[in-house]
Amino acid sequence: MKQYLELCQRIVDDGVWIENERTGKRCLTVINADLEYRVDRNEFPLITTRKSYWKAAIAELLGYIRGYSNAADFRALGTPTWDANANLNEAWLANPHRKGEDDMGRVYGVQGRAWAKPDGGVIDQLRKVVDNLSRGMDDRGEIISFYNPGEFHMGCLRPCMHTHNFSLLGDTLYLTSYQRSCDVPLGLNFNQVQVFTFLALMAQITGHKAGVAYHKIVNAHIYEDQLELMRDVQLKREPYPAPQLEINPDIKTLEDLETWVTMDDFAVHNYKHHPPIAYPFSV
Ligand SMILES: Nc1nc(=O)c2c([nH]1)NC[C@@H]1CN(c3ccc(C(=O)N[C@@H](CCC(=O)O)C(=O)O)cc3)CN21
Ligand SMILES: O=c1ccn([C@H]2C[C@H](O)[C@@H](COP(=O)(O)O)O2)c(=O)[nH]1
Repeated sequence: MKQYLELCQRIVDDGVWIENERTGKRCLTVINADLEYRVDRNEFPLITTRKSYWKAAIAELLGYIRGYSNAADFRALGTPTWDANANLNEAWLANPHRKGEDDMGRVYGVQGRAWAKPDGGVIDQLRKVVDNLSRGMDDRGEIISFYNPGEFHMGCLRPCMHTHNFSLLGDTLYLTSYQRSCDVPLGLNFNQVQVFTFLALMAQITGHKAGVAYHKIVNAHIYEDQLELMRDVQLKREPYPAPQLEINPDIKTLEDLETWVTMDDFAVHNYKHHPPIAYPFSV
C-alpha cells in the first residue's frame, strides 16, 4: 500500500500535465514506477484507502487467461469493465473489424492464447509457458505478450499491461509484468491485484512456490477529473494492513481455469478499508 500511495503522491507533487488526444483530457503524468508484490508472504496488494472491487479485477484476469474477446463474457464472469471500451468508443464503433455489440476485437487474451501466425494457424503463448514451467523448465523466454502492433487496428484498445515474463529459480516462481500506460486511480487498483494473482495462480497450477511479482510501469497518470478526489480525499486517508488472498486449492491445471473456476473460488481475508470513492472513467 505504501508504494501505491508514494506513487500517487509523486504524481501529485512532480507530475507534468500532458494532453491526451484519445480521451480529450489532460493527464498529470510521471514516467517509470517499479512496484513489488510479496506473493510468498501472501501480502495481497489491495488498496485500503478506498473500497476495492477486487473480484472484478480477478474476473478480468480470468477472462484474459481464457482468451475472451467479448465484453459479455467478462460480464458473465463478474466484471463490467470492458463494456465502455467495447461499446462506447467512437473510433472502435466505426471500425469495420468490430463484430457487433460487446466485441472487443483482437486484444489481450486473444493475443495470449491465439496469436495469429503469418503462415496460418495460431500460437498459444500461455499453454507453452504453463507446459514448460510444469516440467521445471525456464528457457529464459517464458513470456506472454499481448502487444501485437500488426493487429492494433483489429482491437478496441492497445493492451496496457502488455507483457508477463515468468522465471523459475529452483522451486520458486517469479513474475515480471510490464505496463506501458497506467490510470493510477482506477486501473492500477486492478492491475496490482492481477499481477499478484497471476503469479499465485501460475505457481499453483505448475506446482511451484510463489516468490515475488515485479510490476514495471512506464507512463503513470491521473486524469484531470480524478485529481481532486485523489489529492484531497484518498491521499488524506491512513492505510490499513494488507489483507490475504485465498485461492481454492482444487485449482490444479490450466483446464480448471478455462472451465469451472468462478469468482467463488477466491476469497479475501482481513480486508479493512475506507469508504468507496467513485473515480471518473475515461473512454
Ligand atoms: N481510462 C481507462 N482506465 C482503465 O483503468 C482502463 C481503461 N480505460 N480501459 C481498459 C481497462 C478497463 N479497466 C477498468 C475499467 C473500469 C474500472 C472501474 O470502473 N472501476 C471501479 C468500479 C468497478 C466495479 O464496480 O466493478 C472502481 O471504483 O474501481 C476499473 C478498471 C482498466 N482499464
Ligand atoms: O489494465 C489497464 C488497462 C488500461 N489502463 C488505462 C491506462 C490509460 O489511462 C487507458 C488506456 O489508454 P491508452 O491511450 O491506450 O494508453 O487505460 C490501465 O491503467 N490498466
